[in-house]
Amino acid sequence: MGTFKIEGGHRLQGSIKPQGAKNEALQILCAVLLTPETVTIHNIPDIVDVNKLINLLSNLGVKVDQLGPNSYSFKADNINLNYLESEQFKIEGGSLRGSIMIVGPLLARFGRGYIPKPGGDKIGRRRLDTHFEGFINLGASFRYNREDHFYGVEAEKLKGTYMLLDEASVTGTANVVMAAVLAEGTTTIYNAACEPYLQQLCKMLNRMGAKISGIGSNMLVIEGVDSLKGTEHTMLPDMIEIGSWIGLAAMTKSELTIKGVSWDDLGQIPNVFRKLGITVEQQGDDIHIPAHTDGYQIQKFIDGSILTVADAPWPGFTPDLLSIVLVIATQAKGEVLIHQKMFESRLFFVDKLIDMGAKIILCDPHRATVIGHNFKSQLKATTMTSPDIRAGISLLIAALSAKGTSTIHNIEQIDRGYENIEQRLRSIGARIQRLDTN
Ligand SMILES: CC(=O)N[C@H]1[C@@H](OP(=O)(O)OP(=O)(O)OC[C@H]2O[C@@H](n3ccc(=O)[nH]c3=O)[C@H](O)[C@@H]2O)O[C@H](CO)[C@@H](O)[C@@H]1O
Ligand SMILES: C=C(OP(=O)(O)O)C(=O)O
Repeated sequence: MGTFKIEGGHRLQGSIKPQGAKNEALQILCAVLLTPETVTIHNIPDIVDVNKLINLLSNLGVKVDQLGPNSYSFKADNINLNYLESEQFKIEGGSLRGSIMIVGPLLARFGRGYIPKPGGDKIGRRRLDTHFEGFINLGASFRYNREDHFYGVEAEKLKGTYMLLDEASVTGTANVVMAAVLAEGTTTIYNAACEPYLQQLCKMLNRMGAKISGIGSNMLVIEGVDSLKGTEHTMLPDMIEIGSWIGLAAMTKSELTIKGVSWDDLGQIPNVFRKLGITVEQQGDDIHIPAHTDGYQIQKFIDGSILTVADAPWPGFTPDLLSIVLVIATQAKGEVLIHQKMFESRLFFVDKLIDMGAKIILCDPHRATVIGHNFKSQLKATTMTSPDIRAGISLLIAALSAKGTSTIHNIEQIDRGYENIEQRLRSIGARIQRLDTN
């Protein structure tokens, strides 16, 4: 188990460039299975989950060439489907959430797709019904082995149809889209998720020869084609990382510039931070956060009632930033109710913040009220364990603002999604050290 030692209470300064988007990368990498031609991808984040998926693709027979630090080419012209039956696949496929999205492309191109129960954050029940109901609608037969949690779908030829997804699942929509692009006839997916991750996937698939319309809306119409060709694709900057750096700047009263953020793809994110009283300035395609020397004041609703920040499927506010919003509220002036609607186990990390001196009432598993200190009382350093990726980065931000030296264990959670985190933080003045505990 890896550990960070963090000496908090210091101001940071400088600029930071966000990595490529993790959740986009996981979709885009699975899409290389849809064509025997070469797909070249840039701005791939060098993070544990993405590297695990690249390794899995390679074990499936995809030829992988690293062209630069964050660029790779992939050629899926000789796929080894036997790997799907191996014990190795049960371990590797089950070690991250994103692996679930190999099923759609494999089913569409090779007539069968299998997956063990995928991993990822333990942040609540994370069912896969939307994915498999989608494949069944396209004509696949489905089986599930309850003993070893192994899922399988098979079909000689998928057939386009109309479907209304039971929920706007991000990975579920990506999976069904990747199956439908090679189906016979037209597929309409209503209640589709439409995060920038999915918009990027659909645009890339269209460049490969797919016929998808409605991109960015909750109704995608897909005219099936016989085959897809190679293409080149560049990942957007990671909007969750961008939000993390906005929070870090505010909470440590630091002046930070976040470079190349792709403003048009940030949706609600800048406005939610503004509602917390943080000055988020647009400078070209950068975000500039001035030093909040006098703190930041949470706004109220027009009628004077307490602000609520809640998650919702895109274009709502992403659940992946709520833990960060919660942490920075602990030093704001004012109160906010954080409502995590999607996941029932994502707020329990507030215990650690309460230990550090934060004023938080966990109302129930989905809601927490935060009463900000307005920097009148600094958080106290402590020893903690990161339960999931976003709680991990939130605790790291708390530790950087706290007085004294904190220890965070289980930093593998943070490494799942943040590239080279300690070097990048050190480059803006953070005092953080990775301890090798092996
Ligand atoms: C690899 C990847 O891309 N992971 C992201 C993806 O996970 P993932 O695609 O696994 O998450 P889903 O979108 O399927 O939804 C997650 C959970 O939220 C619930 N749910 C979902 C939609 C909805 O309208 N109502 C609802 O209640 C579902 O019960 C589900 O258990 O999307 C999540 C929701 O943005 C993000 O937190 C994850 O970071
Ligand atoms: C929940 C997340 O990731 P995953 O779906 O990979 O567990 C996340 O990125 O915040």
